[in-house]
Amino acid sequence: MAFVTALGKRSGALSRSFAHRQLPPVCGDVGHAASAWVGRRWLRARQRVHAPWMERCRRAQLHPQPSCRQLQASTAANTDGMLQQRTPNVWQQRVARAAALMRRLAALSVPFWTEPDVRRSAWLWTLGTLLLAFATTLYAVSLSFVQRFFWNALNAKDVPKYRNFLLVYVSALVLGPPLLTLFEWVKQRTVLLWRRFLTERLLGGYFADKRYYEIGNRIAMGSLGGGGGGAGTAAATPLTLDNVDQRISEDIRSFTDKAMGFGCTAVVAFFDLLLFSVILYRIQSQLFYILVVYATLGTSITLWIGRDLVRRNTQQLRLEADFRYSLVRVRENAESIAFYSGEEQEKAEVIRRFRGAYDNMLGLLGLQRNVQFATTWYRFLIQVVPAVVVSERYFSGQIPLGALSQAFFSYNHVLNDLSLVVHEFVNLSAFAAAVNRLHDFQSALGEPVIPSKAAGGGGDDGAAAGSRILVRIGAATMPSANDVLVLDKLSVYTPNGRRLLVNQLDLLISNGMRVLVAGESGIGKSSTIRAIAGLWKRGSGAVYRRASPEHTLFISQRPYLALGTLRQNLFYPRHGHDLQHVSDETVREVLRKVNLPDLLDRLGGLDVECDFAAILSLGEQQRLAFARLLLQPKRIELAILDESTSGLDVDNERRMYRLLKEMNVTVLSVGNRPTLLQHHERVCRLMRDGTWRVEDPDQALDYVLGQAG
Ligand SMILES: Nc1ncnc2c1ncn2[C@@H]1O[C@H](COP(=O)(O)OP(=O)(O)OP(=O)(O)O)[C@@H](O)[C@H]1O
Repeated sequence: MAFVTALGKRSGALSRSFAHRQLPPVCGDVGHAASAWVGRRWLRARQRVHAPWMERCRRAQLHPQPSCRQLQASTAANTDGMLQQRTPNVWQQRVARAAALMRRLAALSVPFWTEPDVRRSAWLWTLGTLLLAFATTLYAVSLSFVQRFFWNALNAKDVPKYRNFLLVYVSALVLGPPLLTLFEWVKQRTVLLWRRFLTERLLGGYFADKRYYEIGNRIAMGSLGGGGGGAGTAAATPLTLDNVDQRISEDIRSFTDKAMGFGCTAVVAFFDLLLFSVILYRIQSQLFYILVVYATLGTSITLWIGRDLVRRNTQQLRLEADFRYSLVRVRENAESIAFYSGEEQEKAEVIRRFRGAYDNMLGLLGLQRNVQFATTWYRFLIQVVPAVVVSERYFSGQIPLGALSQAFFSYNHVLNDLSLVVHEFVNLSAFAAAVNRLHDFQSALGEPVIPSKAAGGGGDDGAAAGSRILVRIGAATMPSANDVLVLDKLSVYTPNGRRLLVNQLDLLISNGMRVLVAGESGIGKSSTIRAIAGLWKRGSGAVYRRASPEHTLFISQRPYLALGTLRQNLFYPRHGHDLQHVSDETVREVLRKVNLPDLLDRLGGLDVECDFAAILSLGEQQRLAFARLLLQPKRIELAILDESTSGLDVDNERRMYRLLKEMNVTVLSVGNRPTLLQHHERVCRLMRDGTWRVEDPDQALDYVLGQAG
């Protein structure tokens, strides 16, 4: 009793000393040894609580220091209490993780069978797959009986019976392959339908509400490589997503493929287990019990050995995608890298990412090896059991040869069915990783665009940083009939809410007017345009735009050139068959107006596909963007130009602005070039502290000349 009390006191003291990271004096007696053991257990338990907490703080960018210090302080104050409150039992944690995984799996899978568009085909194909799965099981059972009677006839030297069963046996062998092939085809067809549904569904969410932009912004803000939250993602934390492209292309493919594969395997195993258990039980009941105990033990040991596989697999998927992305970046920026001669740095970065994937793969391989040791032993060791148990009955004449062969056959089936988790464990772990990544992606598509204040981090002004800019589009919403664009007390923050760029900007642009936004680099000119376009929503105030999106054109400094033909690029974002109805002559005329008269001949026609971003100069790309203005089906009322003539000479710049004037397009430009002043009637200057000033071009001349150096 005294020993127990001493041990209790000592472990409490030790725990506290561990909390302060001081190791205890060397333990010289049993009490010391036991208490050291308690201390070590405590350290591990604390690590389990503390490390995920730190990780969550880091991911959420939630100022980790104070919160984590608070945690440490409370840990030191009441260590034992903490242990009880904070550390759920290991098994509870595992069960919770498994339950979370099942919920994620359901959230990803159920819509395939419930969404009105697809559910009929989904059910038809799934039922077809299940029926065929059942048929293959029945086939295996029938085959076992045919074999049994065949061997019995052989053993009894009953020639007529033997010949009959030989015929039945051959017929069964002929029927088997078409049945198995049909099953595989129907299964793969269902997988493909599911993949199409899930891909289109997630793409729908990705492109809706300009989510791709917001998610891309999050990645650019430094969450690249942070990885999806995985099983432990905090619900209140905005999810960080790496490599969306991989999630949409690779993860969906592997998820649907594996989910259907495992689903079918489980269904087949279930039927198989039912039927062959009965057969086996009737031949030799002990064999059945031995198998149940053996499979339970084997599954538990495999789960324990491979407990880290899901995390490693999730990491591997992310690291592989990061590695691939670094190579894509090199391909896309080959020219700039070549100019800089930046090969060494690029190579080092690509190799660094590859090494990350390599190192993780090493660990993964080690884990897989350990799991494989266990599963192979598991498979091999049990093979001798039926030989020992059933052969005695055969030798004593209690069962015929056919029953012996059927016992072996059924035994192997039941063993395989009960060992599903053991056999598929490595694949199941990879599958769980894909489920986690896809679920994170699906959840991110459903998150609010502006995260809650608690999750997003504070700005200069918490209230404004947490609120949204109101963007209203349509003539009916305009304060006055002649206005095209009105900014009403517009305040714009950076997406993380940390910096106020523009404070309470009031601007009124009426029909046909041209206004230039100027200001030093990094002040927030482009950000103001992003807010007007509705891309950046953090801030306050309102934007009123008379022109609907079809009547508005945004041109950036480096215009976007899409994959596809020159025709598709000239009409972008318009697409579809009606592009063919615009004659080549009309296009040539437009190209002449933007001073690209020979472009068609140079490139070989409108329907030539090539990488236009790589072969056209910046100035040509900018003129091509102005050509779009003339080729849109609806008249462009408002053009928003972000340094979109920066690559042009003065003559070409004048030509572009003349075109806009002839078409009576209202213009909001961004830029600091002095030559721009002559094309605008008003200048809105943004200042460093967020203030602004609207003035005549003459008044702004000195400032703009100063900016131009
Ligand atoms: N996604 C983002 N998240 C956080 N800050 C951003 C983001 N994008 C831009 N910023 C910051 O916002 C500020 C304003 O950027 P903006 O692009 O509007 O500047 P600008 O006035 O157009 O500059 P320039 O004339 O050099 O193009 C910059 O300091 C920039 O670093």
